[in-house]
Amino acid sequence: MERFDAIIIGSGQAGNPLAKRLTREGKRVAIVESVYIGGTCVNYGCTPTKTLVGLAKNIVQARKASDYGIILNNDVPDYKLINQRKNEVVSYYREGLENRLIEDPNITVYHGKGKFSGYKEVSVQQADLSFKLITADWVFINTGARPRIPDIDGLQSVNFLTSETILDLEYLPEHLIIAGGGYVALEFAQIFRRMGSQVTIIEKSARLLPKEDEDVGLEITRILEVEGVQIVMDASIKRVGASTDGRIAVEILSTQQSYTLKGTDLLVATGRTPNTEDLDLLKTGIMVDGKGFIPVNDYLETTELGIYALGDVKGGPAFTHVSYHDYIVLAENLLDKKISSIHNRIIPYCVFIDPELGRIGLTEKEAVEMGLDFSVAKMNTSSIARAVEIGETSGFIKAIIDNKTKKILGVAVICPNGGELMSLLEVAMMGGLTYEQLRDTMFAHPTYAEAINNLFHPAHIKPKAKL
Ligand SMILES: Cc1cc2nc3c(=O)[nH]c(=O)nc-3n(C[C@H](O)[C@H](O)[C@H](O)COP(=O)(O)OP(=O)(O)OC[C@H]3O[C@@H](n4cnc5c(N)ncnc54)[C@H](O)[C@@H]3O)c2cc1C
Ligand SMILES: NC(=O)c1ccc[n+]([C@@H]2O[C@H](COP(=O)([O-])OP(=O)(O)OC[C@H]3O[C@@H](n4cnc5c(N)ncnc54)[C@H](O)[C@@H]3O)[C@@H](O)[C@H]2O)c1
Repeated sequence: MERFDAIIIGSGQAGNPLAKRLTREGKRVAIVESVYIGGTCVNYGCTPTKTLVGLAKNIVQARKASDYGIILNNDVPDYKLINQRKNEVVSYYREGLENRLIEDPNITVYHGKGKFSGYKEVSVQQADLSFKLITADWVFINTGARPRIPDIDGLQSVNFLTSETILDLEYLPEHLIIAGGGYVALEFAQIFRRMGSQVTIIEKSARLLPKEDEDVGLEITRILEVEGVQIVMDASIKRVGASTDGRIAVEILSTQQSYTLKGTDLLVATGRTPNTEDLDLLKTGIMVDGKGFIPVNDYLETTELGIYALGDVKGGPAFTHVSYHDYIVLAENLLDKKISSIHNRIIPYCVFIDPELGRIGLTEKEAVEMGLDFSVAKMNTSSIARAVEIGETSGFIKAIIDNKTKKILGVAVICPNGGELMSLLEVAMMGGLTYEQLRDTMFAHPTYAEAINNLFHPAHIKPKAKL
């Protein structure tokens, strides 16, 4: 059995930087990866989808140019070229990462599925079906998650797509039905609608993004509907089957009404399930929770000393930056002799539809539920000079302000570059700036950032009565 200082199972968003950091400290590291170096983010997640978001935006802009005399002789994109560009970007990142790992003499990459064969012992099934046994003082589980396939009658009888297989399509779906109305669904819905597909979202909740404030969910619904995405909410899928005309028939029960919708393709985007069942965790004593996630404490320690879980496999929030931050926490604790924890991390996130939703901190609903004394500053994107000049005015910016401290408690930004504007306010929150300081800060004109001056103008602030 070969001994390392650390074994990382899964080449995810925490494991790769952790490996590099460990070798800088003189440690010998084994990375075990069953599919592609770079994990979900690089291969099936952020990188390909945000490339497609960018390409879909280019298409919209090209069509818009016809308003100003640039006449296209064809507004249907060549999907093969789109795929090619997406694959190039994915390869660029995957290969870059792979090379950086392989070049490091203290990192050994094992391509194969890893599972525990004992406490801190990992067995890797290699391409020739032989097993390699390795052991280390530290074992990091960074195996992520995969699309969750719901138990819907007839689903397995059709050729449905997931967020992974949809990336391999070599044609543009004529009518894409999407089961689920979360992050994956919204981003793909707009991408394919902009490319020319008819798109229908079927979401079981009464509105999109139910954890967000109602005005946020409604505005996102409106934005997508204006582009022609059909959205069916409060709907459950009763059955799925192949229709005689070669289409996929989806039987829906929505607000007591039952009907069948037919599409050419079905994307299942109903959440994610952790990659834990193949790990043989019982060999270590680790028990998963009811949904298969690995429970960890605030220091990312599992119940077994020296075995840690990072990223999505520990139960989210499932974002690349959260996984990357898990690496920071572990590196500080294990290598820098600091005490760092994931407790009370304020987690920013974005939904990359266009315009973007950028979010951080408390929602208005949460502030009410917590009985806080707060005000809401809210301003439409159509009041931002830059947005008017660019011609993209959907959305709004909203901030929750603590009435006593005048500091920002939370932000929702739906506007072009909404993620960047949210990040600016995130930094203001970190620095404890008051809304008055932000209102009076000089920002360059005409940037989106300048909207912050106006947002915190008294005309846009409404105090909320404490419950
Ligand atoms: C379509 C889509 C779009 C997304 N867009 C964004 C976005 O814009 N921004 C954002 O922040 N997040 C986004 N996410 C979420 C983000 O991709 C994940 O949160 C992130 O990749 C999680 O990283 P991780 O470190 O948990 O591991 P992952 O990146 O999931 O990697 C885990 C790795 O472990 C490997 N593995 C699993 N089991 C084993 C085993 N037994 N042995 C060896 N290897 C194994 C897997 O093959 C995989 O390579 C998106 C997700 C999807 C699906
Ligand atoms: N921009 C980003 O950062 C980004 C993008 C994509 C994914 N992600 C991450 O990946 C995670 C998974 O994304 P996701 O969209 O698959 O999951 P999700 O949990 O965000 O959304 C799933 C949606 O499907 C609905 N649903 C569940 N079962 C259903 C059914 N049978 N019929 C109809 N609707 C059903 C749920 O009510 C929910 O709204 C996200 O939560 C997010 O953390 C992030």
